[in-house]
Amino acid sequence: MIERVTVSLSATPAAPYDAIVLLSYGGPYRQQDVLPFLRDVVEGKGVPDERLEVVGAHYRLFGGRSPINDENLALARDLRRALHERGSDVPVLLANRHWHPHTVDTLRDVIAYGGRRVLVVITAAYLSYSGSRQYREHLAAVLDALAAETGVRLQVDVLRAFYNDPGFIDANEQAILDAVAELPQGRPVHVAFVTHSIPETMNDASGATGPTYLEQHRLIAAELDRRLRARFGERLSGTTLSFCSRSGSPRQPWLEPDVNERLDELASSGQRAVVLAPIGFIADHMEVAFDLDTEASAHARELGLAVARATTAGHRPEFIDALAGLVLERAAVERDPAAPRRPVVGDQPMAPDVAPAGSCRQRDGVVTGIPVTAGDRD
Ligand SMILES: CC1=C(CCC(=O)O)c2cc3nc(cc4[nH]c(cc5[nH]c(cc1n2)c(C)c5CCC(=O)O)c(CCC(=O)O)c4C)C(CCC(=O)O)=C3C
Ligand SMILES: [Fe+2]
Repeated sequence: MIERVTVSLSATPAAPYDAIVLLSYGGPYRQQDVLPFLRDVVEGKGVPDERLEVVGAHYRLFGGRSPINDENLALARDLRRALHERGSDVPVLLANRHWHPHTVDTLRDVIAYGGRRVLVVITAAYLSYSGSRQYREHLAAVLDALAAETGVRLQVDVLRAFYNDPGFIDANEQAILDAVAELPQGRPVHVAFVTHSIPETMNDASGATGPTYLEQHRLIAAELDRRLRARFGERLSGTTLSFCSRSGSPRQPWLEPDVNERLDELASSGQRAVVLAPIGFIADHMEVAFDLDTEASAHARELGLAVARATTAGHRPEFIDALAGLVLERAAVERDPAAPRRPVVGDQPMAPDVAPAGSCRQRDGVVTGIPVTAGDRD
């Protein structure tokens, strides 16, 4: 008698993927790591160590330890749990562009354990060269190196950007509501949305095939503004978008204003209470720990502003659920292109699963000439 085996699709909802890899930036664990980490970040650009120590000072202030690694490990654990609740036992691993665990080591382990097909989740919600193509260039180089080393070429897909996913926006909304509750009652509150600044040329190039990095943020800011107004009415004195972590030459224009300039402006126009809402970051990176919690918060207090910082989306269950949903959506779409899609918020399209040709090139659309991950069209 032939035994009939019924394979329940729900038992393997992450199929065809053997592993999910969170791909992040990386950051130092201790003082001895700071300089080698920064050398890796600026590799080939001829930046002297003295210059690196200026940025390094931010890390040194925290004992040489960036919060990014602990945050990403927690995110991996939470995502793994959320996938497990949905019937998947697919492993969730961590890989970094610039520090341990390096992508090459994580993916070598995937190969050693027999994995052949991987979904990479870049830990950035918005699309630009820095948050998308640069990670994909990095992946392509690692896959080439591993193919040469092991004879195995992993098949890697990259999860679409999710800034306009309802769960990401809900998580930021809830985080802001909690932060408002920390401020003195009775004062009108201004909500300052904050994201990472990038050069204007990079912003322009990010719009080659869809909304620019700035337009993506404006959509989220407008949506959150609408929700907060409905919730707080008069107590919300307003919302604005500002930027942090500008670097590079002062002659090169970057997205402005800096969050500290914004605080000056708010204080001089009579504001008394502000929420710093890091909508640009999915976890507490050094930018959040230093630029917001250290520098901007101190500046706000100097100006006489009461200040509360909203948590990043990665700390909220609404976002973890969404991330698990996004992973399983992509898996389902790989099995059946007609599989249902999650909704998006607002009038910008869902970011494509496969990056279109010419997307997110670094400067004014100029071809960088660096190949990207297999599966992308260029
Ligand atoms: C848009 C964006 C994200 C968000 C998307 C994403 O998450 O990837 C991001 C993340 C991060 N950036 C980080 C660190 C650094 N970024 C640098 C330099 C730069 N970032 C840029 C942009 C972005 N960066 C840009 C346009 C530059 C100029 C040079 C260049 O064009 O490449 C430098 C060099 C020194 C300096 O110039 O300050 C460092 C050390 C860390 C780790 C933090 C930690 O350890 O917790 C994280 C998460
Ligand atoms: Fe950066």
